[in-house]
Amino acid sequence: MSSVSAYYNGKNVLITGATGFMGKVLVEKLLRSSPEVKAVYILVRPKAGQSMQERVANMLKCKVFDRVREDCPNFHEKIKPINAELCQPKLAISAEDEEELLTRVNIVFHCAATVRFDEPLKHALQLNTMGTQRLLELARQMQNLEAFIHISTAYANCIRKSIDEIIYPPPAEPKKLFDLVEWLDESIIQDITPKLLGEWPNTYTYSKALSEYVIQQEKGNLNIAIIRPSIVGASWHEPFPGWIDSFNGTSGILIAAGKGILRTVIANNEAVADMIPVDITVNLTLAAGWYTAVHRPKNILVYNCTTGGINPFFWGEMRQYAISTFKRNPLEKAFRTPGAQITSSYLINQYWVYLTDKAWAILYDLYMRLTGRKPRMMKIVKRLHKSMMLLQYFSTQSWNWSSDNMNMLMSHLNTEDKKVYNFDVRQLHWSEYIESYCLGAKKYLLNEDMSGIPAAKQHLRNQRNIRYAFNITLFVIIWRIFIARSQMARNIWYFVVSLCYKFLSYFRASSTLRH
Ligand SMILES: CCCCCCCCCCCCCCCC(=O)SCCNC(=O)CCNC(=O)[C@H](O)C(C)(C)COP(=O)(O)OP(=O)(O)OC[C@H]1O[C@@H](n2cnc3c(N)ncnc32)[C@H](O)[C@@H]1OP(=O)(O)O
Ligand SMILES: NC(=O)C1=CN([C@@H]2O[C@H](COP(=O)(O)OP(=O)(O)OC[C@H]3O[C@@H](n4cnc5c(N)ncnc54)[C@H](OP(=O)(O)O)[C@@H]3O)[C@@H](O)[C@H]2O)C=CC1
Repeated sequence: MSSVSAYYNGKNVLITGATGFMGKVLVEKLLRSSPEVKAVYILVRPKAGQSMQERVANMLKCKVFDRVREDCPNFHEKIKPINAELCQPKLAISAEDEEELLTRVNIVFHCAATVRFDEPLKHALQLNTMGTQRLLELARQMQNLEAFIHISTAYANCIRKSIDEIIYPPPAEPKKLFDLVEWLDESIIQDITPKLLGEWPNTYTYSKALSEYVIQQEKGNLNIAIIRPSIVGASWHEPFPGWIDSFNGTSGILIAAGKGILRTVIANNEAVADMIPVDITVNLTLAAGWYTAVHRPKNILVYNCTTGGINPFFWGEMRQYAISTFKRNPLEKAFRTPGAQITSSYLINQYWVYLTDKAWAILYDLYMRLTGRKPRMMKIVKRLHKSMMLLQYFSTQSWNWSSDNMNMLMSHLNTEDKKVYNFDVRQLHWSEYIESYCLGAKKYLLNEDMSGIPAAKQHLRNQRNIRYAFNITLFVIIWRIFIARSQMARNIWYFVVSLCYKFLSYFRASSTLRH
């Protein structure tokens, strides 16, 4: 029997960010591997005109729950949604709900965050840092709390090249920053953001670094662990290989390369692509929850949840495996043949952006306009390049993360735990994983059926023929215009034609002589 599964049976678990990519996988795994868990409280806010109840009902219809739906058809009865907003005082939880949480919850998993790199500093701090502080305050009052698990990011300390499993000094004193963003005008905060960020590349990593420090400062008597995943990708095995529902991180770029929209990616072929499958992250998180609650380590344990130091994999390899998968299994209605160059040079990138991506987008949009449809390709290309500009910090450098705590945790698992909560990244076979990632993106993110592959291949062949025909026509037109206007071009043209003629005559004569 798995000790980790047994531990969660009978427990009340609180999860924030359950509607997100990682949160859903966490809820699913918890319910499937510990079917006797008493209740899973999830903090959910109303959003985009949908009430909290509607959002939860939609969430439970998600494909990610198909497996647990089959194993335990009444799994939804265990889920107890709580209306909450992390940016509001006291998390905007009603007094009645608060009372229930304070008396019942045994373990907290804090996943909620904004992961946008361009989030205004005020909002990133209000949600990622102050939201964590508020949750911590609630947790300190919980009467039966055994563990508090905070999901951070391996890049919270990305200004360092070697990152240990410790909490580093913060970029600034959080209290002072909170006061500042409270009373300063939003536009002034925007203006001074680059100065405040200093070496940090974005407000996301900055606010996450501050959250870790806030946890250290305000932990009180809580048993806390911090999980730091690197770039979370599609699932490796669970609940299905390749499950993904987010365009963040590498997913959007992979799809854009697969669709032939993006011809150039800013990355370094030799830099480590520190990908970590979402199910590995979730397995480690649940195992760390068990360890923290049962073994109660004296200090906060930080788990760097990364692959680079143990089973390294590089962006160049990722490109190769992804393009090969998309050539064999094309995406539907691809714009061009799958393919993307990797370059770390800004100038080379700009050259390709203008020469291929933007030029083709303009032509495509013109075609859409002429056929009475809405042009959209330029907008997509611009968004992708904006996203690439924000991601390049992570795709052109490598970091060294120590993983002693991950190894220590593995050594405490029994044989069954190691099977059910596998987070041994040495077992990852990267070419297989990337293939399943790309196919998962096709199936779960783009909702494409695998039976459409022959049609997608035919579409690519048609696209290629149109491109050839277009290139030839363009060449002939340009050349004709050039010849008509310039004596020199005419002279070159006649010279090339006569040279070709002479060569042909020479070969014909020499072959006649040989016979
Ligand atoms: C083959 C070669 C491989 C090499 C490949 C190298 C890749 C190198 C990756 C390094 C990766 C490091 C990752 C660090 C790991 C973390 O610790 S953090 C977690 C990851 N966080 C992120 O990735 C957040 C980055 N994203 C952002 O900051 C914002 O989405 C952006 C990029 C600024 C775009 O902002 P925006 O223009 O306002 O657009 P946004 O509102 O976000 O999205 C609008 C729509 O476009 C969709 N969308 C957004 N981005 C995309 C996209 N890229 N594609 C398609 N659709 C998209 C959204 O889903 C959304 O759809 P709807 O909801 O409207 O249906
Ligand atoms: N994805 C990645 O590559 C990595 C992620 N991480 C960390 O993992 C965690 C989960 O990330 P991921 O699942 O990818 O992110 P998602 O963006 O998919 O999910 C974020 C979750 O936070 C919730 N949330 C956002 N704002 C609020 C709010 N104001 N009040 C309540 N809930 C809110 C969202 O709810 P709603 O549906 O209402 O928006 C959603 O459930 C984060 O802490 C992130 O920093 C770390 C490393 C890499």
